[in-house]
Amino acid sequence: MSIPQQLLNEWVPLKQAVLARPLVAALVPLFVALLLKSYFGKKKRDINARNLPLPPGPKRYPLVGNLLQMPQVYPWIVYDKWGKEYGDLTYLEVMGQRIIICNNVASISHIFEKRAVNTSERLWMPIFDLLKLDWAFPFMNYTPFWKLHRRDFHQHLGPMQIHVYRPIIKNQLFKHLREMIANPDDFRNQTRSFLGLTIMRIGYGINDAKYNENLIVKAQAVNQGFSEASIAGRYLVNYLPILKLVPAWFPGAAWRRHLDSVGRISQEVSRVPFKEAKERVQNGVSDEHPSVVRGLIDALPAESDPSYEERAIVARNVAAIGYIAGSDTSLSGVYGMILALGMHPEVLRKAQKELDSVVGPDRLPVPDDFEHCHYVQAIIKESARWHTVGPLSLPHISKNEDEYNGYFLPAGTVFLPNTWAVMHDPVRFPDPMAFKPERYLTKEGKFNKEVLDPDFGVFGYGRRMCPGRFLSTDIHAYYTMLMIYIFNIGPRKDANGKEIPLKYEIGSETICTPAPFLVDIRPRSPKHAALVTSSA
Ligand code: HEM
Repeated sequence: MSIPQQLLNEWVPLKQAVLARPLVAALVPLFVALLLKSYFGKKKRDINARNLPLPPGPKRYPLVGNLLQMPQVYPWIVYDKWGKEYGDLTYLEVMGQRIIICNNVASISHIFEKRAVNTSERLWMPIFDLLKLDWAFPFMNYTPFWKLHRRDFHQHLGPMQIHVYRPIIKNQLFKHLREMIANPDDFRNQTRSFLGLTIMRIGYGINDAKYNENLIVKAQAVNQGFSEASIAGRYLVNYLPILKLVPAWFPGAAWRRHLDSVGRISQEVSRVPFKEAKERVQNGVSDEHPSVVRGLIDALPAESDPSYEERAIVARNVAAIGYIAGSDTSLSGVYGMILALGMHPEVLRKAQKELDSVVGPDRLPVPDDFEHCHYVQAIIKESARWHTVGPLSLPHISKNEDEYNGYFLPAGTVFLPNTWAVMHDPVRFPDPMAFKPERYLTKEGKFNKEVLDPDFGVFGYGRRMCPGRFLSTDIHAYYTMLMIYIFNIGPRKDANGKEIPLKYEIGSETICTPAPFLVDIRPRSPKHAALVTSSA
């Protein structure tokens, strides 16, 4: 193929211009040499630092490393395969970024739990600057400022605090159950709205569905922006941070305009409802029920206190994070469980039998019944394992170099726990794709201590472990008991009365949701429905 004359004409003067400047001419090869040296030199230094090799992994290519082998869909399955080939740890490099996948309980426990002080940093993607996510503490580094967020979160959403929000949970749950009885075909939207409204009410103390829905739409846009941003290869700016400087008006910069608009919403959701809550406090308006924001504002020092400004920013950030971090994760967990129950009528019947014997026929289950329902508890464990909401959790980054099992772990490495692989390890969980709550119980119906509790990994690890797990578990337990006690759940039927089989399919996102499915959810009997409709 010959090069068009026009291009040659343009190229020749350019080449001459470059080569005519001796300084530039000298710098170009120097720059290339430095780049190569930093790439290969780093590798050499790493191995020499402790005289240990890096963990094994697929073959790396100069400069791009493993970029071309990185799986775009279901990465956890490919990583699991690599894990079987390379062992506990798999080492990858993408454009100079080191990544280590931890494939089993031993390496995850060691690196994420035992060495948590070293591996609790986060990966800040350049796109987060544009999305204005600097207020969201899940993405903050392991600093004293992050610790203030965890402390405030724990004080208002820790295990000792959850009972305060039970009236809100109950109120929203019963609204949801009544809607389900009235319009069972709208299960997906109703569930989304139930969880969203519950978390928003707990966060900001406002029992006004319109106010909360408006906030939910905005928070949803931020979640969507984050989900897209974390898809490898979706935004070039993550690999070339200099692109952050491209102005919004620049031709072809529609991506920038989109990110800017999400960034504006992100700032709004993190600031406006907090400001409004502060105004309510100042105006002496009392909220209908306790909330995280009210607790945080009440705990703030006087405005004259030197720590006030920082504490107020932390309070604002903590109040806003619940919906962003907790809604899609909780929703995905609930969808996974309902799908599993719809696919396994025998499991549902057994759980109904257990609840019938604990609760009896004349009342609905209450949170205190949960501890007596081992089979229902086992269903929750099994659905968290079977449908792993965060198959690769969130990445942790190491601050300093370290070693494990004779391998060198460089500083600044991204550590990814393959939670999916642990939860689907056929040795720990024989027939791992099958849904079997029995696996956690002994013949006598007690918990079998020899089986790994999925709580080991489904909420993440070490110091970054999900702090919302207490709220999430509380809502999930009550919801599950009521759903199982009141409803029959199964596949829908087509126009000819033939069952439409239910299938489990999931996406490839950081937070994985089962692909949309249709279930038939109906009260077990008019008496069961009446227990809901007649309750306050
Ligand atoms: C089924 C429900 C949920 C699941 C499966 C889940 C899972 C996770 C996972 C895997 C992480 C990453 C942990 C790590 O980096 O090791 C995480 C972090 C987090 N979760 Fe959850 N979560 C759930 C519900 C919630 C709820 C309801 C809230 C808030 C009310 C919440 C708030 C957070 C926060 C703030 C973080 C970031 C912690 C940090 O970086 O310090 N989560 N969650």
